Amino acid sequence: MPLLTEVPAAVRVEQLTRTYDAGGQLVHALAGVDVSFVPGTFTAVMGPSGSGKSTLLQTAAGLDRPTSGRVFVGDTELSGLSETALTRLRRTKIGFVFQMFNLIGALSVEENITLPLRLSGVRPDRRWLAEVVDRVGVAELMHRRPSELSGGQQQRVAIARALAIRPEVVFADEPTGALDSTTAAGVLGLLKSIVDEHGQTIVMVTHDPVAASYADRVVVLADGRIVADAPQLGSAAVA
Ligand SMILES: Nc1ncnc2c1ncn2[C@@H]1O[C@H](COP(=O)(O)OP(=O)(O)OP(=O)(O)O)[C@@H](O)[C@H]1O
Repeated sequence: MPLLTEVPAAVRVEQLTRTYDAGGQLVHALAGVDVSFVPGTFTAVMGPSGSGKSTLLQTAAGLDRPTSGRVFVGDTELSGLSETALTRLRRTKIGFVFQMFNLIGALSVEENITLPLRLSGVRPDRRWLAEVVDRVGVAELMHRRPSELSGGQQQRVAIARALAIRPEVVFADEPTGALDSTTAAGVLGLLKSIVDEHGQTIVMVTHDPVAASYADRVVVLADGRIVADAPQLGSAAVA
């Protein structure tokens, strides 16, 4: 048996389809996608607008149910889960980073970072939190509100929030889309180092070839199918 099949995937999707009914017209956003993401890897998902990138992320993350096919996070298959169990799995195993940061303005940085732990009723691992906060470079900002931070600082807080639960996987949807190129390079370097140093698994949707160059694998979608899937040797250096 080939060695690769023996490495349990952090996330795996099989024959995934997602069809939307857009005013009576069926849109096949995903038309049969098979892909797995091995632990400790950084994958960029690219492709033209409308090719299904966000739909893949949403279904793989259990935010949206596929029309058919299967999604595994670790060894848990999502289709068998109730909404409550799915929510619990998302809160304990999946980190999210969004283009617009999605921090809660009324909460401090510290409260934003620990919110997923409080929502899932998990006692914070203070040592891990301190390590994350330090690694992400927001230790000096813990008592500020998001509105008092730059875009790059806000995205670092969002990354710390995603990592706080020690997720199986972090899904990032255009995480540098709202940042200037210098700030984006810092955030991408941070994501890459988290993969390299902590063995985190990251799947990042991006339009930007420069952002994709930080990943160690690029999966390309077109019309809801994978049309290319290649490793990148010597991906961009840590910023
Ligand atoms: N809720 C929805 N209802 C109907 N059609 C949808 C819905 N969400 C997505 N689609 C359609 O599914 C297809 C794939 O959309 P998706 O957002 O996954 O693409 P994308 O590659 O992420 O695009 P972009 O790069 O523009 O964000 C598109 O044709 C889109 O119009």
